[in-house]
Amino acid sequence: MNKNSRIYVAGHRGLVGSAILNKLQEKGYTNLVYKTSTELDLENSNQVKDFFENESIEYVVLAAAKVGGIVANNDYPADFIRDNIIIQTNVIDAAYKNNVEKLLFLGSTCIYPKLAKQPLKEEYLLTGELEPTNEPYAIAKIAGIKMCESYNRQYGTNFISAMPTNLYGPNDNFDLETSHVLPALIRKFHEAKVSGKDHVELWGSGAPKREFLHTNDLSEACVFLMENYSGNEIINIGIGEDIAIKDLAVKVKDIVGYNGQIIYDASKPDGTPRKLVDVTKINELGWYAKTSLDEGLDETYKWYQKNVASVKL
Ligand SMILES: NC(=O)C1=CN([C@@H]2O[C@H](COP(=O)(O)OP(=O)(O)OC[C@H]3O[C@@H](n4cnc5c(N)ncnc54)[C@H](OP(=O)(O)O)[C@@H]3O)[C@@H](O)[C@H]2O)C=CC1
Ligand SMILES: C[C@H]1O[C@H](OP(=O)(O)OP(=O)(O)OC[C@H]2O[C@@H](n3cnc4c(=O)[nH]c(N)nc43)[C@H](O)[C@@H]2O)[C@@H](O)[C@@H](O)C1=O
Repeated sequence: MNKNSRIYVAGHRGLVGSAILNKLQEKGYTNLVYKTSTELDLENSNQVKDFFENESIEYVVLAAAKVGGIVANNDYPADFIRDNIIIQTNVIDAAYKNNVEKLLFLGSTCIYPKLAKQPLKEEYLLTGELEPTNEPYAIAKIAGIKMCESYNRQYGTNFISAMPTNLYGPNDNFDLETSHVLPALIRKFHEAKVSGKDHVELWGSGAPKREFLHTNDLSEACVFLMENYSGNEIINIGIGEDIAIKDLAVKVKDIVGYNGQIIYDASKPDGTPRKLVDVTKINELGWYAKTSLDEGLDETYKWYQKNVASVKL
């Protein structure tokens, strides 16, 4: 990839795509292409075909997807499996047919078995049952991985797949119904502080553990892989440490400066008990995460206050 390569970042307004677009710009890549879903609906195969035929795209980062937290995944399984399979099939196939040099497909650590040994090594893919709350989404992601691998084998393409852990940062989704846990905690504690509410209700038991990577690090890892890695093996991206949701909740509560109680709604699902990724492979390639959870949380809360919260503290 050189600084004038024509690179299409799909999903550039999202959490991941916006960070990757910024990182590419920061690193001096100048020939970047991006479209909103209104300008180019990736579920529409004719639009995708025309776009690739007319735009001479050389590199693709596929960060457009149907994404959501545990309850959204559980409540809308058909949308999660359908939208993701359609988007990734349209983009991967058009990339092959239009001789794209390289494509990065983004999976997720939910592709690993629910009760896999920790930390999760890349080789654990397809060795056990998936977590039921996100099985349809995970199956779509596994199909994406296998499409990249199969196109490489049959057509000689250079399509790679990365598996990021749970992510957070600017441009996250802060909608309390559909978001992931970290933006939900920021918003819940912030709003409770502003309104003087005496308690905040969180989901599940608080016992599950999750690993959180800031998108500054994730975007660096993605550009690093586009520049330095080719191969059929999937690559985990993570920080290598995890935290129980109940401990994360205390951290966010402290950063926000909220003094009320935390209660847990046990009618909401816990999901996978733990999904810490093994980052040996990407570390051996030469990439390491830099942002600690404390630093990342602090920065993300500041971003939220400035850009999302209707009432500033
Ligand atoms: N968030 C996380 O914790 C994790 C995310 N990932 C992966 O990273 C990728 C991006 O996720 P994230 O950034 O969080 O998701 P977001 O929901 O923040 O962004 C998704 C983007 O996809 C675009 N998009 C959705 N549908 C279409 C469509 N039909 N046509 C064109 N564009 C579309 C949207 O574009 P627009 O804004 O223009 O509508 C949106 O900007 C996904 O593949 C996800 O699996 C992996 C691990 C963890
Ligand atoms: C990235 C990843 O993200 C999803 O999997 P998840 O990690 O289970 O998702 P989550 O971030 O929504 O929850 C993590 C934990 O946190 C608890 N929790 C507490 N209180 C709130 C709360 O208020 N909101 C949310 N969302 N969760 C809460 C919640 O009960 C769970 O135990 C899938 O989309 C999956 O497909 C995927 O790839």
